[in-house]
Order: sequence, then structure tokens, then C-alpha cells
Amino acid sequence: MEATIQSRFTNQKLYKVPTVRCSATTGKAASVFFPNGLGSNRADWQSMCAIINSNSAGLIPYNSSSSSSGDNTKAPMINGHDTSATLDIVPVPKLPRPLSISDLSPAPMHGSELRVAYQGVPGAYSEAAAGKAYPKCDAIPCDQFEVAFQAVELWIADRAVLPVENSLGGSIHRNYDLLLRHRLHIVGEVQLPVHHCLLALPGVRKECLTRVMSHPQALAQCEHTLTSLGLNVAREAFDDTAGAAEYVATNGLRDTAAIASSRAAELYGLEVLADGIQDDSGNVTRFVMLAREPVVPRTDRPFKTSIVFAHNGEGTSVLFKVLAAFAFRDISLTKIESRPHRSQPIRLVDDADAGTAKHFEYMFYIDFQASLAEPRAQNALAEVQEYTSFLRVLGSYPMDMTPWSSSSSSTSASSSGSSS
Ligand SMILES: O=C(O)C(=O)C[C@]1(C(=O)O)C=C[C@@H](O)C=C1
Repeated sequence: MEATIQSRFTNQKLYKVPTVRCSATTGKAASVFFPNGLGSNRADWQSMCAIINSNSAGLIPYNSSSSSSGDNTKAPMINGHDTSATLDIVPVPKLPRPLSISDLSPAPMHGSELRVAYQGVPGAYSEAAAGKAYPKCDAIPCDQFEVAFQAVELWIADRAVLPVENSLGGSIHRNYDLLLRHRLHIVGEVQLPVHHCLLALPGVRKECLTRVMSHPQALAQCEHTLTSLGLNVAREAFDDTAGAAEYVATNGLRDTAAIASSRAAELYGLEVLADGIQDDSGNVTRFVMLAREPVVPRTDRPFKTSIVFAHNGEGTSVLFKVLAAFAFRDISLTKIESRPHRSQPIRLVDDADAGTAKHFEYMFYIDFQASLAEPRAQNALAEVQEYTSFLRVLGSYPMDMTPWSSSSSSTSASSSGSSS
């Protein structure tokens, strides 16, 4: 079966492309031939959109007979999954390319004073968190958490905004480990209600799906809802939610859906098959803001302080003593996390500035509700220092007090479009 792509501006027929349609009876995608296999990366996708827009001959020119010659029964496969052309290709706006370890070249500024690094591509929840933390900032995508740290250290960005915990999936351990390895300071936090959508190419129905891709946290946050929607299909992890949406779009995957935000659907030309698919309507992710310099702690508004400590002596009572140091001063803890740390030594510096490498079994991370400007917090930390071999304050920063309600931020799963 073939169809035409028409110019959006002149209605002139530009190319003919074979289409794929899901069989009404089996729900399986029919095999089709696509003349120029769609590219598998952002550059290919953008240049393809440019080709379509500029009427160049990237696809088979209309009236050409070449599509009917040769083996035209096979769709190109991406990792074993069917791809096909889509008639609903929506050219994506020119999106910034994520920074990577091998390419940390500064992104152009868009007139904003503050550049904020986040992990993922445009449409990721981390981008939304950066916008919530710093409205009107220049959000800079990075392909890994590590790169976001480096971007701030190398003055390519002024801040990084990174997820540390989700109300359903728990801690994002990688960022706890990176907080320890890098020298940045936590200067704030934002809580972001996370409202997931099931996205697919236009015209694709739920019955056609053999795979759902997303960030592992997002897959975990939607596990039960996917099952209740009858989607007992393969799950595939991706670096970030919006990246999964982009991958489905750029590769024309009609048997794969992505879990991502509605903004990702708009950016990558996907349709929302189901809305609010997170297992808990109160799904929230906590992000921290990082900077090269700490904020000056204050007492005129609620502050939180984050610390990390370790102890390499004998005995199990250290943790008990540390917790008591806060309890006796009526300081509430909002988080305690332990991370195994045997393989990486920490360099400890003594009063004579002599460094020694020490191995610790575990690192303990604690967040408590007090400002470092408060004497009770300073006294608690002085006591903690006595019991431990290593103590570092990761930051003392204003708490995110924004009220949000689960009913306004997300709703229970509902299906829309052609998914029924
Ligand atoms: O993939 C994204 O969109 C992200 O911003 C990452 C991330 C995470 O790491 O937890 C952020 C919020 C959601 O919990 C799901 C994924």
C-alpha cells in the first residue's frame, strides 16, 4: 500500500511512501517496504524533516516507479522491530543536542542569564524541573547525569537540576554516588508531580504494540497500569523518557510505545494513547539544584540540610548515636539512605593537610529539616563529627514548600484516541 506526502503549504504531492497499518483482526503490523530507511538518530530525523520541508528528493519522488521494483516486502528493522514511514511526520523544532562526555561544547544562550544543565532531551521531566526551579532559564540537555555535573564544574552551565528520589520508585542511587564524587553544592530542591502518558506514532493502536520503552523509573512507576491496560509486552529501558519518545518517532516504530510527558508527545509528533498511567496519582519526583558555590543558610524560612558521613571503626552503635544527635534536638529527618562504598577510597585530609585514602563499607546520606544557620543544627553536626570518620555537608538550602494536590496534577489512567 502506498500513500503520498503532501506539502503542508501548497498541497502539492511530493513523495509516495508505503504505509503500514495494523490489521484490524490480528492487531499485528503488516510488513511494508520503506524506501529510505529512517535514520536512527536526532540528526537523521531533523535532516529528514528538513528534506520534507524543502521538497528535496530524500524520498521517492512522486510518479517514480522505483518503489515497485525489487524486494519491497520488508520493512527496515531497528533492533528487530518493525519500522515504517508515517504520513503524520511532524517536523520537530530545532532542538538542542545533548552535551556528552566527548562533546561538552557550550550550548548557545537564548538570552537568559542562567544556564541550567539537566539529564535527558527536551520534553524530559528533568527539563520541566529545571524550568520549575529556574523559570526562564536556558535549559541545557546532557546525555548523562555525570555530564550535567561536569557542565557546572567547567562553567558551561551555572546550575544542574537532577532527580534524587521518586515517591514510587525510591532513590536515584546514581546521583547520590555522583554527589559524593563531585564538589558541587545542593542549593535548592523542587518536587515535580510526574504525570506519565503512553505515546505512539499517529494511528497506532494499543493492540499493535509489542514493546514499551522508557526510563527505568518511569517503567517502574507505570508497571501495574500497563498490565491493567493489557500491555503485557516487552519493556525496554532508555536513558530518559523523552529520549524514548524521540526514538520511537525518529525510527518510525509502529509496534513500540514510549512512556513520557505530553510535552514529549508534542515535540516528537506522537499521539497520547493513554493519559495518567502512573500507578499512583500522587507520583512526585524530588530534584536537587546544584551549583559551584553554596547558598548562605538563613533562618527566616524553612531550610533543609543534606549531609553524607561514614565510619570505619568497630561497632554498630554509630548510626544510633548519629540519629540520637538529631532526635535530642527535635530535628526531623526527611531522608536516610545508605550506599555500599567498599570499592572507592575517599581521600581524608588531616589538620596538617596530609591526605590518606580510606575505604568505607557504607556511606550514609541524611536530609534533616533545619538550617545550618541554626545553633541546634550546628551542635548536632559537631556531635555527628565526633562519632564519624568522614562528614561532608552537601548543602543547606530552602525547602520546596509548593503545595500540590494529586487531583490537580494527575488523574487515574484513561484511554484516548484509537486505543480502545
Ligand atoms: O526521563 C526523564 O524524563 C527524567 O527526567 C528522569 C526521571 C528519573 O530519573 O526519575 C525523572 C522523573 C521521573 O521520575 C522519571 C524519570
